[in-house]
Amino acid sequence: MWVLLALVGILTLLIYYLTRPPKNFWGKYGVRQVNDSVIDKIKLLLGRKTIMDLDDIIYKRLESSQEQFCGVVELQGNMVLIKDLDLLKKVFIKDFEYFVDRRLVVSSDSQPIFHKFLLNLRGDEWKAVRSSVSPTFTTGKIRRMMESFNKVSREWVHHLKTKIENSSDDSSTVIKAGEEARHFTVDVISSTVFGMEAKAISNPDSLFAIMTDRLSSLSPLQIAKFLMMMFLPRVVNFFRIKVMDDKAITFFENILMQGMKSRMNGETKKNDFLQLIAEVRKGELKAQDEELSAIEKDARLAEDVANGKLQKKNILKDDMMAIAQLLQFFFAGFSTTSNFITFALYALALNPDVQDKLREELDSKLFKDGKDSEMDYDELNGLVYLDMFVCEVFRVIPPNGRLERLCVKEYHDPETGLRVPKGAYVYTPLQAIHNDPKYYEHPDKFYPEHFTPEKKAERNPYTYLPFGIGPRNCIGMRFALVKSKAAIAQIVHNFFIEPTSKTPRSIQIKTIGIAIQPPDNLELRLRLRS
Ligand code: HEM
Repeated sequence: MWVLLALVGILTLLIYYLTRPPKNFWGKYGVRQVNDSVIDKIKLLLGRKTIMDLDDIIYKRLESSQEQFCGVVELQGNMVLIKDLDLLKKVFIKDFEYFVDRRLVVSSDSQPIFHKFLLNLRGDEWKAVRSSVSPTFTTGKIRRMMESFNKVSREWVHHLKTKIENSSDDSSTVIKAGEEARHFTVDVISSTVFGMEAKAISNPDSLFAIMTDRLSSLSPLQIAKFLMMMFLPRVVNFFRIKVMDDKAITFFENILMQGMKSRMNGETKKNDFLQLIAEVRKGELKAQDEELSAIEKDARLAEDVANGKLQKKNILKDDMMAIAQLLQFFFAGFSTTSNFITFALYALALNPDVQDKLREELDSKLFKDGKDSEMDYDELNGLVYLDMFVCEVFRVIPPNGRLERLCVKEYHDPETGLRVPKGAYVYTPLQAIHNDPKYYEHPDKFYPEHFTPEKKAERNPYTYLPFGIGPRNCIGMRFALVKSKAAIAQIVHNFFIEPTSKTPRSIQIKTIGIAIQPPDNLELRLRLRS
């Protein structure tokens, strides 16, 4: 009943959105408003264009008129699209205090744990949690998780080799790339967050894997709930609709609660995030100034921490706040990483020359002298071509197509004339920047040479933003990069990755709002290296 109600509501809103006269909200702030054409809006509704495609169109219009920004009015709110990189840096970093918050990512009053996710927290509460959680993501802490990355990647290779042995063609097998990458990611997250072995690789029907699927499912019903959450949050709260699967949430909450108890009383000690968060709660792991990144310092977060303003109250002492941070690693880190690994395998299958170069580097540097099961953290991170490849996958297919901030107090930049009222959003169109020929010489080509160390050093750093920008950037970046690189290195070292007759020959994507996903049931062939 409520699904029907929601669909009718969404349809009504969409029809309104399509037919309403484009009001000039931004005129009174002296900001030029640019409206999407009705044809483009219809194409968006029919799925023929994505939100990011419409951003590209506006971006190109600004490029030809040499403007740095423009106003946009969307169903979700009044927004400013920022095209100019200096202004982007100013708004997202230097003047961050005006733009501390973002739109709620997953929210429903009947599942209050979501309101405590770092992703969703606002203002001082966000600052306090971010500065408490930051030390758990330092290089030193991630390095200690290398043992888990090695173990799970070895199990993944073993599983894929067994699949080949059992296939009719004894040198290769066809895999569903997305499914395999998901199982790898479930096993890494279960061991590095929960300190448990989910065994999704060897047993996709394990309870942990099933519960993960329930949480990350994108069934039509789930998509309808997400749309309602974005466009009709009041309806969601009025009908007390549970946006995410309640059974799965309770399952993971219980595991985390029990795990936290045994870490707090010292019964168990492991190299995982449960342990690190327990240490923060006990006051054994504090945010040291040198452990905060340069951008956090830019935003004066470090000053607040040093002044003791944020640390006086140990915000993670609250059980629900601590558990929420661990639980959100699923939401923020699960699909992003498994989608990235899927796209990386897809790109390798379509670009055999890139694959050969990468294999050569891995054989000669990481797996030299027959050492092929233990990867060393520093050696893995020191591989130049692997890094170039990873950056190019993120350039071509960033998992999020936009970065957004909510204006929390009226903003005026006298230099550019930009005025933003409280409550409006600013955003930057990632896809358009990542494909701008001013910054990348072959934007339409899969070309890891865009990221040679020399080119990286020369290029403005704000032209590459898959993990966001400024103090509110992705806290899990290092963790995501190391585990993804470990997976890719093992696969390329052990197998040739090939397209099958069903694999689309140019990279296809599926979008849900601004999230970019691989196509369903993407098939690839893995051939054993002799
Ligand atoms: C391929 C992997 C990943 C990508 C591309 C990615 C990308 C992003 C992006 C674009 C943002 C928003 C940044 C901004 O607004 O400036 C973000 C935020 C965030 N990510 Fe990730 N992410 C990835 C993996 C992870 C992992 C593995 C974790 C945790 C273990 C994680 C935790 C978070 C959190 C907590 C935030 C919110 C930070 C805040 O609001 O302070 N992410 N991520």
